[in-house]
Amino acid sequence: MNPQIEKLYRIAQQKERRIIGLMSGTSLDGLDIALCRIGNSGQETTLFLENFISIPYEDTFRQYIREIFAKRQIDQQMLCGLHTYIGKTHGTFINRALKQWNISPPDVDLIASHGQTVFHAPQRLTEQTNFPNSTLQIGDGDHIAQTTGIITLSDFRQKHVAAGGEGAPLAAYGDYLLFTSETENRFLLNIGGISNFTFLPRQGSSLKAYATDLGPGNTMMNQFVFEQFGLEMDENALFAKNGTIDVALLEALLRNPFLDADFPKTTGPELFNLAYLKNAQSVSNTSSLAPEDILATLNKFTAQVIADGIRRVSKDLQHVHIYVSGGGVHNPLLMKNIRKALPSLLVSSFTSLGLNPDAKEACLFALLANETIAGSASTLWQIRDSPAVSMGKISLPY
Ligand SMILES: Nc1ncnc2c1ncn2[C@@H]1O[C@H](COP(=O)(O)OP(=O)(O)OP(=O)(O)O)[C@@H](O)[C@H]1O
Ligand SMILES: CC(=O)N[C@H]1[C@@H]2OC[C@@H](O2)[C@@H](O)[C@@H]1O[C@H](C)C(=O)O
Repeated sequence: MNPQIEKLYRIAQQKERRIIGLMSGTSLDGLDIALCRIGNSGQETTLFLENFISIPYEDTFRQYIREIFAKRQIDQQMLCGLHTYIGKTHGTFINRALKQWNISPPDVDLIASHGQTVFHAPQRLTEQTNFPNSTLQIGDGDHIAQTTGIITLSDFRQKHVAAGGEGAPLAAYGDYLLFTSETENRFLLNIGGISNFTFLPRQGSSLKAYATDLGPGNTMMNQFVFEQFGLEMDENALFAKNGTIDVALLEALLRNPFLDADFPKTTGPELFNLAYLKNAQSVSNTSSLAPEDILATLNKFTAQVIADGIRRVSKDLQHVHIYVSGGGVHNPLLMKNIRKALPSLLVSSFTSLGLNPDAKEACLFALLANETIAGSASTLWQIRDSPAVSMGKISLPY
């Protein structure tokens, strides 16, 4: 038997595995590396976050990704090269993190790598029914395995698509196993580039858990401040706070069939981008608004999409608690706008559930790898409208 397969077989039989989860989101800020100890599998899963670091990308790295990110026309040589380059870079970042934590690679069982999403194309966005749902994450797992010497699982979204899903959101599987409550109906709201929630009905409820994207998170605000000021974000909402919401623009932004479509659904910056904003400005005759007013309106738009989505599900429920993670939690005006739109609901930081919110998504990919190696896809059937499949391709290091 191939000794690596034998090793994998041993790892699958351990009571506990040490798994590194990697996440590199749509905000292109850096690579999140979470070293997890994951015990058992399925309903008995336990997860302890041993170490976490977020390694920021250099400007050149970010610029490379921006050249192909969510774009329909790109330089194919760039795409091809970045697939390798990102894999190698992520492998090097892991080696750096392990050195810093004083942990040697053979003491880690597995790596679970999300990769970098460069295009997300469910049929609902492309309207091309002759192609199936599709989504593309790059940063090849073989390069990570080769660079670190650790067995790597990657490219998790493809199996979900192959089994009929849209390839996202995948967080529901881990959220369900780790955070379902006996007493409250939970919304685990994540405000990254795109906003999404996992709805976790309390145990014993006749409702089923599921996750859905809502619409923009930080992506449109980020793209706009980058275009106007060359900045990565409207830090602490400093621009938006000095602006006034334009009601006509807000109404135009809110008019899109995706926002009215039923849950679950997925989207990306392929839809929520500067062209979306420019179109809304054009139909509402607001093309000459000051940047501060546009940011105040985009902030309110983002909050309203999130609040409308949560209200749609929570209106018939009692004992509802929203836990927020993702970078949007640090935007004070966005959080104020969300709270104002949902006055009767309890809103807390995800921190109160005992896991670092910045590490959450990386941990959930570690959990998916654990399920593939040591669990059984059948434990995932409880998620509504999402296929119960084991996910991730396996790269052996030697
Ligand atoms: N102090 C702050 N003020 C305003 N916005 C902030 C602040 N800190 C973080 N953010 C926002 O959070 C973003 C980063 O969020 P996060 O890391 O959750 O995104 P991501 O993981 O790339 O997204 P996704 O998982 O949706 O792809 C930043 O780009 C910025 O827009
Ligand atoms: C295609 C893709 O990368 N989607 C991401 C993105 O970022 C947030 C939202 O859009 C979510 O659908 C998903 O990530 C999370 C981790 C998920 O799959 O649950």
